[in-house]
Amino acid sequence: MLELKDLSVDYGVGESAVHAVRNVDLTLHRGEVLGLAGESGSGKSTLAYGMTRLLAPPGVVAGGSVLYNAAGEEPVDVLRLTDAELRRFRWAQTAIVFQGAMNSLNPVHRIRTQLTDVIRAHEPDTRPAERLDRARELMSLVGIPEDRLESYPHQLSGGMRQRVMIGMALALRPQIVVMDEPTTALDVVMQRQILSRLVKLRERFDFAVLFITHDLSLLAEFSDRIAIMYGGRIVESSPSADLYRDPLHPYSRGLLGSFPALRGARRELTGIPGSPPDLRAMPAGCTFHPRCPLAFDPCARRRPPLAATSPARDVACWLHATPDTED
Ligand SMILES: Nc1ncnc2c1ncn2[C@@H]1O[C@H](COP(=O)(O)OP(=O)(O)OP(=O)(O)O)[C@@H](O)[C@H]1O
Repeated sequence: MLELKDLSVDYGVGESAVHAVRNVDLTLHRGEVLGLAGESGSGKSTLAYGMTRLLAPPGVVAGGSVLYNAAGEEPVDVLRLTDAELRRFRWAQTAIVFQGAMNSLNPVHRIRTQLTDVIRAHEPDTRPAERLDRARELMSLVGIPEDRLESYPHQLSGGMRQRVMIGMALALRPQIVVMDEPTTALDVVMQRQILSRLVKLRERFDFAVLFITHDLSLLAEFSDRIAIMYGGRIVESSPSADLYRDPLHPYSRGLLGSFPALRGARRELTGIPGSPPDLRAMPAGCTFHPRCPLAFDPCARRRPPLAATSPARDVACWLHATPDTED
């Protein structure tokens, strides 16, 4: 449905540019939940902003394409859409829920007005009664009693406000929903409730979800596939069950060992020594090698390519590739 090809995003230009996203290839299939994980600063949000053209200056897409394949239509490159086309693509085709989105509800308007306004702005031909019906349906989809439509944002709990935002994102039945740490500000129980509701909605409406978080245990439970980012690049991409059972990249292993599992046997938390790389002065070779417990001869010299180890799994690590593969 969405194919990112060789996408690179910088902040600033010239020698002082920060290369926040580097040569990312990533495919989001119809109806799937794809999780994107990585430490703070690995480039996850930049990727989400870059692919939806929401980057604010000094952010610039330095190269690549973002192909959107709507059913029965020619693929279009989102990075080359005109402003009018882009407006239709956002909301109608893609909806985005950002971290702390609940705080962007307008405090002086009732929830009803805010939900119906979204529908009116994009589908001006709908009648008021129809819009109100849709707003009611959205509230029940996200598990909030309909009478709360008459509430103002401050009369709802944080979890409810965040669910209203998810409802708003689904108002125009988008094909793709991008969630950038949408539940981080909420407690763990609320995060799980919202995610399991989203997964059920996805089964009903068949939209695809790109879910961004640094919490791998949440992703392992709710996503079909997981891509791991480090220093602006994807270092592993795998079905979530495989990644959880047998992470191939030492960074994925470290990340998994940094969060308590929500289910299963208790594991000791290990964490990852060191800190994320400085994007302006990346280490040579594999960018993870200075922190990697398994680094060996080629790692400091050559960057491993992201290569398939099986039809569904890709990893960028010399432990799983022959060092004579050209990058
Ligand atoms: N406006 C900016 N100017 C310069 N550098 C920036 C700017 N915004 C972000 N960056 C840098 O780009 C890199 C990627 O940031 P990004 O927010 O995409 O990471 P992230 O993985 O989403 O982190 P988090 O989990 O904390 O949101 C970081 O090193 C950050 O310092």
